[in-house]
Amino acid sequence: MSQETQENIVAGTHIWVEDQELAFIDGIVVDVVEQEVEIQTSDARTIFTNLSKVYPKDVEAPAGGVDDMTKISYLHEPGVLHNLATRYEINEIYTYTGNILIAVNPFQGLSNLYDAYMMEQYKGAPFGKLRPHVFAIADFAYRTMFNEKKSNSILVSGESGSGKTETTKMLMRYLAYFGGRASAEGRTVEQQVLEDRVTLVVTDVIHCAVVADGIYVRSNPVLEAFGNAKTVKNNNSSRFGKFVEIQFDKQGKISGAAIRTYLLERSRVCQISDPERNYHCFYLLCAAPPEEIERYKLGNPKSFHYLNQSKCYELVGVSDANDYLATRRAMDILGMSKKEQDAIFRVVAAILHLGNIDFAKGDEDSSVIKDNESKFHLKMTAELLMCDPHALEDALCKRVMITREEIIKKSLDPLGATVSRDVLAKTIYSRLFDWLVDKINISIGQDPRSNCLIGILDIYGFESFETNRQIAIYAPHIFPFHLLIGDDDLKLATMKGLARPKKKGSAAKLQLEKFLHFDAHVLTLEFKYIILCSFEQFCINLTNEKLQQHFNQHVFKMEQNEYSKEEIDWSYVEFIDNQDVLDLIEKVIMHFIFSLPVLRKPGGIICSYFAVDLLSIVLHSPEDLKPGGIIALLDEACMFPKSSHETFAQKLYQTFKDHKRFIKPKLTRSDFTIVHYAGEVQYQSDLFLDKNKDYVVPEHQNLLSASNCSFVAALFPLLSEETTKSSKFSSIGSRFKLQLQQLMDTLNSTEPLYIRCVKPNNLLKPALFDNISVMQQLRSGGVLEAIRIKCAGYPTHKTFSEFLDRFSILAPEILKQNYEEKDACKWILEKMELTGYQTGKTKVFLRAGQLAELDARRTVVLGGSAKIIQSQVRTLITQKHYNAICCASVHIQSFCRGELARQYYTYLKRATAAVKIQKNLRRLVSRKDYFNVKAAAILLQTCLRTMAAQREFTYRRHARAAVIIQVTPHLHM
Ligand SMILES: Nc1ncnc2c1ncn2[C@@H]1O[C@H](COP(=O)(O)OP(=O)(O)OP(=O)(O)O)[C@@H](O)[C@H]1O
Repeated sequence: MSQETQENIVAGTHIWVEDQELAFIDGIVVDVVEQEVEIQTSDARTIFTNLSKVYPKDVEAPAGGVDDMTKISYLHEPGVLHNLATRYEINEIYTYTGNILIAVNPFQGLSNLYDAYMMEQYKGAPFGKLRPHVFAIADFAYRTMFNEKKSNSILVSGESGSGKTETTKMLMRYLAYFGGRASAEGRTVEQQVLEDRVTLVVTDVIHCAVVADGIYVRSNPVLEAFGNAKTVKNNNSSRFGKFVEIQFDKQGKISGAAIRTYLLERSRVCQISDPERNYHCFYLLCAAPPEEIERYKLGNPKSFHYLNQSKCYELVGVSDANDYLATRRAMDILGMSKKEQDAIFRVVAAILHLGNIDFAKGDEDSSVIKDNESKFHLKMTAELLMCDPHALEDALCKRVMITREEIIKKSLDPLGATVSRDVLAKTIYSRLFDWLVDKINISIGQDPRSNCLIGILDIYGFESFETNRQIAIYAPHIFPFHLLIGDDDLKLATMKGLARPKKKGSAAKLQLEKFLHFDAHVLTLEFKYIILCSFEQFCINLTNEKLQQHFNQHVFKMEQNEYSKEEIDWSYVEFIDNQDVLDLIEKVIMHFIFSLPVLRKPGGIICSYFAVDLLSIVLHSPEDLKPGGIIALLDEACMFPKSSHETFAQKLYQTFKDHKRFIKPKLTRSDFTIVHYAGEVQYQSDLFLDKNKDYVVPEHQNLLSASNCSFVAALFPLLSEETTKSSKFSSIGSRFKLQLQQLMDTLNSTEPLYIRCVKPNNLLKPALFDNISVMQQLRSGGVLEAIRIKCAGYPTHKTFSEFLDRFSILAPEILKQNYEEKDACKWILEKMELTGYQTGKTKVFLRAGQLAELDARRTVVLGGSAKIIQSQVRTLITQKHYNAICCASVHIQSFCRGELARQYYTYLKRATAAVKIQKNLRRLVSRKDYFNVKAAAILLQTCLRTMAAQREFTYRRHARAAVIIQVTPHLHM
């Protein structure tokens, strides 16, 4: 990130910050103290990081992303990544970066995306008018080719499984749709045959590629059957690179085609790992009709060593038997006679039998055919290849050494014989593949009158094999423990401690990244897992470096075109390229060539590619006299019998010790690291020398050129004495370099268009977007490099109206006056005192960091306005709050008062009740007392009255008695 941009990151800025898991996460800056930034991330974490890891975020970016990356305001890695992810979420898999198309593999059939209606939509539509699409690229190429009579090439690249082949097919389908002839156009039978062949090769007439729900039906059967295989990354992975040239006549109709193939993966023929498969053709043949199986003495794929190293024999949704018939039909269309077809499959069957020949130890260091079963397979191989079985046995088990005195036959030990067997299998297969490609080219024919072509390059992307992986280790207390890693290359690794594991035939480096968890039986660790690259990856990466240079130059040119179109001065925009890596790899050894005396003699031992290099040598400076690149040193090492990979590596260390793109890794004696444009890659030089030697073992050559089968003999033509002498040594590296140069020459003579395919996840599942992996691919695919180039010039291009929409706030006065848009933009830029920007005819071009600067100023203005708005809003809010509080307090008070009154009322009510109760109680008591008293009084009265009455009565009685007495005494007397 530029210094200027960094300076504009202040508290409150919305940013992207680097994150270990998501690559980048968005957040807001809380504080900046010198280079230290405090950030509140969107997942509510507070992190502290360095300013260099922080990137401004465009908060005004449209929610659904933009269809062209160049429209992104902040053109940096997180901006690009976020845009792609946002679009992928809504199934927008295509995005432009200028006229580069980025295609993210959807891993699901998207309805109607590729139908005829869609093709009609894109026909003739101006580029960029419709949504980004692969048809738009095809249409652009077709129209440029037709209208401007310019050849075009479309370069499709990406890692395995990213969708290159599917994209290529869609391109070709579009071109065939508009470049094919209608049947009414009156074609001769020959024309028709030719067109059918072209269509078969360039499209998928025989079998449509049905890409839905994981069901995949192979197309273009011949090339796919022999050059494709199931890998962990892709069920139908092309194991070769290809460049298809489609030629057009004056009417814009397809008149011919040609295919060039690159670097077929030879090692797959003899070595596969679970759960991958060998080339499809082997399984197709094993699923052939019974009479053919019987003829070739084949059977279940499980019985063949070359197939049973992996437990995967069948592909889901694919019928090998049907594909075998489709391949046969395609071969018919391509004009391969029945005899040729029979010979092809005979050779395929012979390879399977060859792989089953095992060797046992014979006398001394010799080897013999192991058992009867192996003898049967030897006999079958010889029968199918139509050669002498004894000669075959000798060719496998013996080597002829020619010394000055005599010719000696040296026996090979069983291991040597097995290697010899595998070398033979690989050679036969690669020759067969080349034959098929030649045959296809001959049968479709090229149009010598065509001067316009569209070339489509479908080539493997940059390879580095570095992944993070979680590994569960069972019974971790047993050291050294075994790690079973289900990966394509590394099958079983024994790890001592946590150091580097060893594995037969391949190497890997495991670096402990994280300790995840541990329970009684399982230790789960996360490793950075690097498989050291070998010669094949070296060649692939060289291709990518070359293409990257081409790409960079193109992007740079496109930028320049844009600048020129807008009539702005771009003379000081510098272009930095990767020539230094290319020099490191492929520079010619000058002193070496001149030291070869035979070179000066025509027909001497110098190989043709040296001669080509020599032709192109022009001595400019002492720089040119420096030693050659890695390929040249490798060739040199291959030519000296005493060289080993270690001496080769030492030579590299010595020669490139000061080269900034070359590193000698620690703790290794033969590995080396190249700092590629896409990152560092560590190569293991162990097999470099063997793999670089492009030579057929003479015994194998003699055996097969003497075959009674003309087809097999033709695969191994006898070399003339002259050629034999001059080709004593031939190198794959240099031959490939030459092939690559021819490809680059073709590409340089055409207008390039780029499609970068991106694999969104390694699980091959839809709707999953793995930021880290995509980021790596964008880096490897040069998309970020393109951005870097843009940043070196004017990374921000904004139309005047866009610019004014965004920045007129910086000079509100312009809104009141009647300025031209361009002048208004200039006014703003001058007012902001920026320098180095340019205004073109329709756009403003800003240097790196200037947009951030303007945004920062805009943020200040917006901040001032925001403060006023905030204060007003705060006042309003406070007022509202106050009113609410008042209202609430009145409410509360009245409520409280009410409550108190209610309580008092209750109290009073209770008091009154109490009084009433008391009164009643008292009354009750008094009444009771009263009645008691009354009763007592009455009782008393009664008693008293009774007593009185009694007394009265007594008195009266007494009185009466007295009376009586008184009356009576005189009576008695
Ligand atoms: N546009 C697409 N729509 C739907 N599915 C797709 C599309 N492109 C690719 N795929 C899916 O991804 C798989 C891999 O694609 P493809 O074979 O084209 O990859 P590749 O980059 O050519 O791989 P390799 O380099 O291994 O050959 C396909 O089999 C298909 O399932």
